Amino acid sequence: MLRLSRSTTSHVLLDSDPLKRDHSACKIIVAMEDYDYLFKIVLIGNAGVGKTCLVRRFTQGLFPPGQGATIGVDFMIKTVEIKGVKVKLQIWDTAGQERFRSITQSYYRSANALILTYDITCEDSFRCLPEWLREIEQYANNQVVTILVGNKIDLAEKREVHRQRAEEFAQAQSMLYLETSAKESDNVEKLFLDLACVLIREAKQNTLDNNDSAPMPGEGKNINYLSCCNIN
Ligand SMILES: Nc1nc2c(ncn2[C@@H]2O[C@H](COP(=O)(O)OP(=O)(O)OP(=O)(O)O)[C@@H](O)[C@H]2O)c(=O)[nH]1
Repeated sequence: MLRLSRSTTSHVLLDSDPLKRDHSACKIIVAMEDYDYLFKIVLIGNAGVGKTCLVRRFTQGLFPPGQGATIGVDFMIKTVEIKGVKVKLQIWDTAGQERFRSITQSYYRSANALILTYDITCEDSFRCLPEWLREIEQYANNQVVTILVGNKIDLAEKREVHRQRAEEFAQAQSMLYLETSAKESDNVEKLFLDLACVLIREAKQNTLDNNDSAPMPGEGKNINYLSCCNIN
């Protein structure tokens, strides 16, 4: 069952959103105390691909200039309401630098979802994806939902990884593929809200299944499709 208990930590940086933007049936809630579900989402991927900027854009509506490299892990919280279901998203931003790998790996296990991020203007960050998938296989729990994200689409003229190639890679790994720009805010809300929808659906399904069909180790759940706000 994906429903988790309320957690407290001194590292909570934010539980509000200045945007208050409608997202069809999805709505951002400000400073809400109560929630129906708490999901842990962990961002992983090479250093410099824009993980921190994606988190800051979604949680604060900001694209921070001169963003320094993440040291270890950081997290932010944002609560959203989707079709009357209140969802608290605990978003963990991990350092992409190799030297923090042993720290960040320990955060995979309890993740409900992983956002595997690369930079569309950096071939190297795409070439490292199989290595990240091996990490997921080894350290994540077997119920985790994984989505591949190609960030920095505002830098179209510098693109090194063609969309079709990335889509084919994602499809071969049974992952959904989404391209974003943290800078221009393209698809950032969609990424997190759609993910929340999938996690609610999975949680409801798990409750119904009563864990009868729990996948075997190494058979993590990837998102084959997203149907935002299509939950029952
Ligand atoms: N043009 C553009 N630049 C971006 C975008 N997202 C992030 N950046 C830039 O890319 C650089 C790295 O961004 P971060 O968010 O710190 O990258 P990260 O993946 O968190 O890096 P680590 O913390 O080292 O793992 C910064 O200079 C950002 O300003 C984007 O969507 N478009």
